[in-house]
Amino acid sequence: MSRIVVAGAVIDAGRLLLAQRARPEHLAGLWELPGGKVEPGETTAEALRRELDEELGVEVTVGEAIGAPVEVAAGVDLVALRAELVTGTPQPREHLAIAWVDADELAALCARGVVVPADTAWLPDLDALLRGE
Ligand SMILES: Nc1nc2c([nH]c(=O)n2[C@H]2C[C@H](O)[C@@H](COP(=O)(O)OP(=O)(O)OP(=O)(O)O)O2)c(=O)[nH]1
Repeated sequence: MSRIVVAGAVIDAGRLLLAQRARPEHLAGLWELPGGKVEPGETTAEALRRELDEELGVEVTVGEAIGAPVEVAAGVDLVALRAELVTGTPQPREHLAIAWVDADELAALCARGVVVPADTAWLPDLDALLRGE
């Protein structure tokens, strides 16, 4: 059975929330959409709400999927969902840092190779959202 990892595209005022991974070693220092593994019995939306609370201390509402799922490892699919902040200011509890980036800054980070490789597949979708199309 395949496992799902869910990641959140939190967008506020034309900027996307990115988080810088602290682990594992091959991903440490790279920027990602924050999220984590969906636990048995959870929906992807429930898992994303739990992960963003645990990792960043924020409450979100979860929206539609962005782009297509990406296989990050054998039998592990990564899914991105839109999310909106309801309460709280994101704090990096498990990440090295967080950043709010606009469309140009996101493209520049992808071009520099400092975004988690799987997430770069969503660049066109995220770019369109950030530019309000
Ligand atoms: N959260 C997240 N994980 C990603 C992204 N891109 C990507 O390849 N991954 C990979 C890294 C990890 O192998 C896996 C998710 O790991 P995680 O560390 O975020 O999940 P978790 O919080 O449930 O982790 P854990 O405490 O169970 O170790 O998916 C992304 O944008 N967000």
